[in-house]
Amino acid sequence: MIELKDVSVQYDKSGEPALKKLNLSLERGEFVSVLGPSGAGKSTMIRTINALQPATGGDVLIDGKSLAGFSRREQRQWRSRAGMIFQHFHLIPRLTVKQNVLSGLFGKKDPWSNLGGFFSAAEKKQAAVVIEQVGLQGMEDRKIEQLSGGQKQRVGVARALIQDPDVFLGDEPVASLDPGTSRSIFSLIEEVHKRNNLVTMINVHDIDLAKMYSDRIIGLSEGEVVYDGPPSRLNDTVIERIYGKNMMADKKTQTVR
Ligand SMILES: Nc1ncnc2c1ncn2[C@@H]1O[C@H](COP(=O)(O)OP(=O)(O)OP(=O)(O)O)[C@@H](O)[C@H]1O
Repeated sequence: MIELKDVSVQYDKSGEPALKKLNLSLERGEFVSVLGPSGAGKSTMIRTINALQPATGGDVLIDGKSLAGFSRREQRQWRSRAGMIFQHFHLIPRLTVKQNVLSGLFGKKDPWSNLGGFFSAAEKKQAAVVIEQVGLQGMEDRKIEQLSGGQKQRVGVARALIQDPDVFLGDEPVASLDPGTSRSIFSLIEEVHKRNNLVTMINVHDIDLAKMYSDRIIGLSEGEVVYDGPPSRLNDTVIERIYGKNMMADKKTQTVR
């Protein structure tokens, strides 16, 4: 469904590229975790797939069609097929759970009908369904600022889910959560992933979480893929290739920042 062909991203003409000729393809049903040290290019890769950051070399193909050739409308449609979940949630604190979840529909609506922020009865019903699916029933009218981090991320998942996406993209969605809450969010993402047969790609710093939930792990280092394979082959040598020697010296816990 998604194919990266020799994809490079160079932010600064004189600097090192953030991504160097990446080649990957992602198919429906795959749960992919992306590991790599800070600055490896993980966010850039997610943003390039989501058409938020154009590739400066190579091509991203969506169902065989070049993203670079998409019209604005096609880009908007593609983004609405790809639900994003962010580290800092990107929710509107003063609005309620329901209002934040409904905002996930903006990408699907025609821009003019967005202006009033009106939603149909069917859309409101759909919001109630996804709020229940993420376990927040009864909290629809709570303001985001009154929720815990884990509850906020459940709203983030519900907002992505109401888009009825084909793809789930997570940019460090559990980086600000404690280990138990991180696992519950990963379990929730896995449940949604399986139920809807999505392509899921998540940047994560916690190797154990990546191993526990993924079918496939991609290791990035300095903008290049240095590992692409199953969690079962992610041994110390591979981890060292991804994170470098310093990390291995400090490998008391397997959580890397
Ligand atoms: N908007 C930008 N303008 C210029 N350089 C950028 C921009 N965004 C990222 N970079 C650079 O591109 C490289 C890759 O950054 P990116 O954020 O993709 O890495 P990352 O692996 O997600 O890191 P982290 O784990 O710290 O979030 C880094 O060298 C970074 O400084």
